[in-house]
Amino acid sequence: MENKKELRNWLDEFNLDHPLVIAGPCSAETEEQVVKIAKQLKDSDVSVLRAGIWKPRTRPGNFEGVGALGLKWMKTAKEETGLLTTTEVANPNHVELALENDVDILWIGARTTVSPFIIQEIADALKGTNKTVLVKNPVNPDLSLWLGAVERLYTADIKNLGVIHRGFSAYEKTKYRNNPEWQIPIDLQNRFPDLPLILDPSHIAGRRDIIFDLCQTALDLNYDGLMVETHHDPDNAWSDAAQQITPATLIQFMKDLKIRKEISESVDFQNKLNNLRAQIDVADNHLIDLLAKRMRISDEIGKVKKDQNVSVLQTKRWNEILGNMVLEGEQVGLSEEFILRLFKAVHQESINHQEKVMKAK
Ligand SMILES: O=C(O)C(=O)C[C@]1(C(=O)O)C=C[C@@H](O)C=C1
Repeated sequence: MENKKELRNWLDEFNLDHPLVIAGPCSAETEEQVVKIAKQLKDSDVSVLRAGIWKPRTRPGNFEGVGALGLKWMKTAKEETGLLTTTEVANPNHVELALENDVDILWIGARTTVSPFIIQEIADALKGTNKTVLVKNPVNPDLSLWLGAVERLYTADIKNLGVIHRGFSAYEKTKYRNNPEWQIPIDLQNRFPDLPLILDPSHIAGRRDIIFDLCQTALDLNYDGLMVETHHDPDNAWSDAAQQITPATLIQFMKDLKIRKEISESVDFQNKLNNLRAQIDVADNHLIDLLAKRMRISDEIGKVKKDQNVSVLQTKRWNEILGNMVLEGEQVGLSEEFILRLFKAVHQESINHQEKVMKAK
């Protein structure tokens, strides 16, 4: 699959002067709830009503969705508000029911994206339709798995495609429910600039107080749309209560968010940017020189260790460096998260260098 302008045709057809907004409850709970939320979202920037019908949960025993009945409620909501509809499908039976109930856009969940078998089954079930399919990132931070699912659908002749960034599971606890790992969707945009990219801030955040910030970051990174979980009474939602916001809050967010353009024709802007970019280039070259110097020292350490048959990994020393660098970084405005990532990468490269020295004949 190659990048093509046509990849964004389905999105362009919306003819919007703002990002595509998909909103609605985490789960369809009752007909009244679905219709009520849809009505509150009508006459706003929202174009598509979302609701989970089948809810794959991490652990059994939680509310697992109302099932096919909810699709009828979405149909009613669509008739009453004119909003398009979207839901998650996780197997061919879901696809069949969604098609029967005139769901406009289908999305594939993070736990499904990881399975090429199920993606193929879903692709087969969609053959011959022109439905738009949005593929959420897989739970694990793996861009090729994500793009593999998209490609599989594309090869099965499903051409109206997009991706949803919902964050990635992490072993270490952070302030997010799912780590954004912005680098992955940035890489994805590099490879497929015309594949519509939508942020799901609700699943990244897991809590409502950082949703606005996530949405703004996405718009700063040229995302094409937002999919936000929205409930008329979030605290009493049957699933994911902590991360849902009211329709009124979302409508206010859409007023407050700054929509960025990718370029500006202003000469003054271009001059300033060029000047600053030249400075960045110089700084980057310094970084490379410094890193190369550090690795040459590491090679020397490797030789000394090899002579004495001492192990490459020195945990005590490594922890000292990490602790010191976090403190140093803090003083010059570098986040702990960044310093940890940077120095873990530097340490790994240093180990690779010493391994090479150790293994050299
Ligand atoms: O201090 C050492 O022993 C090194 O080999 C250097 C270094 C590093 O790159 O900072 C590399 C490996 C060790 O685990 C600790 C630190």
